[in-house]
Amino acid sequence: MKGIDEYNYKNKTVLLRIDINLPLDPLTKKIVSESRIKKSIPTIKALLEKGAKLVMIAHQGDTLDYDNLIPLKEHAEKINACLEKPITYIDDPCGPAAQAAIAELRAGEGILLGNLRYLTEEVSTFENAIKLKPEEMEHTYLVRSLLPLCDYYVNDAFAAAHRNAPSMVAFQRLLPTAAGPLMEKEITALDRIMEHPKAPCVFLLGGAKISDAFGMMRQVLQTKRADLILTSGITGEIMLMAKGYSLGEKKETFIKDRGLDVFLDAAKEYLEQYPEKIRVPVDLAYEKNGKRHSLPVEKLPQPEMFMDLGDESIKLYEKEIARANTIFVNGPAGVYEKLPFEEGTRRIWKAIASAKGYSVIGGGDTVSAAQKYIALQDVDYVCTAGGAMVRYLSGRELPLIKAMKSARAE
Ligand SMILES: Nc1ncnc2c1ncn2[C@@H]1O[C@H](COP(=O)(O)OP(=O)(O)O)[C@@H](O)[C@H]1O
Ligand SMILES: O=C(OP(=O)(O)O)[C@H](O)COP(=O)(O)O
Repeated sequence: MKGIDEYNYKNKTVLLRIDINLPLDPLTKKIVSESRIKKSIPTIKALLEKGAKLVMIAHQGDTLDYDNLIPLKEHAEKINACLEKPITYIDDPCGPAAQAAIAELRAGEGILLGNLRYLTEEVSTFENAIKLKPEEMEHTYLVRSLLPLCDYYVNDAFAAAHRNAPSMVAFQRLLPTAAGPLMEKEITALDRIMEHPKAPCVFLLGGAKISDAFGMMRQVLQTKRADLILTSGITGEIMLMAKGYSLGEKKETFIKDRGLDVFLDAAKEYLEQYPEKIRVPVDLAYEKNGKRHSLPVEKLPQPEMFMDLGDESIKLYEKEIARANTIFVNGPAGVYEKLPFEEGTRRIWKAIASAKGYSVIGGGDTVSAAQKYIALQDVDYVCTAGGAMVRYLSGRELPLIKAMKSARAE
């Protein structure tokens, strides 16, 4: 993959794909965290300083994430708050208004085009149903509209690397292409975990999107990358069920209603094959009369709804984190949004922040929890990606990485 310093962009039109898909307040639809914008700013500044005519494309929300499907106007305002010379927002992803604005750009000027997800060919439902190969995407509206106007393509959207959309994978065959510096950083940080993690290498897998955790667990156990997996959240609860504990009717119904019990077989398999490498909670927390209580797992089942690690489990995990030389975290340890249940996530995140080991965290809620409890600079790398990061660490080939590997040079 070429980096952005390998081309001369002076007076050339550069198409830059960034990922500034952000969490929104459900009522006001205002941006609640702009961390992906902040991470994209160095790339934007670098290309403008190199004299590019910069055309930025990005998405927000989706047909499958309709509550977050909004225009990129506020995103452009947030970008401008970080730049000396403002870029212009064009509320059109690639139609006549976008094309006219591109044609008028001068060296060192930038525009952000409209939300890509207003184009049928960019939404997940289309992507899942139609399944175009990158070479078949030459005929999409986006590529036909933007290709004749652009000289270079830069992709800095690692967080969307698992999306096989034209904006992500089609231009690499058609324009001289570079990987943006953020993408390079994300891959370097994840490779440090994938390739030669310094032992002991500890994975903390919690949260609720446990299909991600289970895919990654198989990979890191099989390839001997993980010396220890500390399970929490629903992942930890499924592990307990796989060991034969009953969590009580309330929690088991919650798990079954969400179809998460399908991971029980995988959990049993991992526990049988790698018993010494997987830690499960020794106690769980519940609330009674507004107070937090911990219940040792030997006392299960109980009717309470468990929503966090218990105090003994937290202490045991804190010790392992302090000993680790490499730490990867995905998924909060409990329902950290509710006060009595933030304890596990808060204390474990604090342990990560003060650990000596190289630490990488990623995932929407994982990073939000980190912002709540610790200073992000105390973590060695905060990945902007969620699904893409987990798939990368699960050893799956990402459409973006495949496209970048066979990208056109000058
Ligand atoms: N024991 C638990 N029971 C139910 N939900 C949980 C539990 N532990 C964590 N969660 C929930 O998991 C969610 C975050 O998980 P996930 O989406 O997998 O993380 P990320 O976005 O970092 O990938 C949070 O909303 C949290 O409340
Ligand atoms: O937010 C993203 O991924 P994530 O939810 O895995 O962090 C990316 O912007 C991809 O967005 P998408 O899941 O709407 O394609």
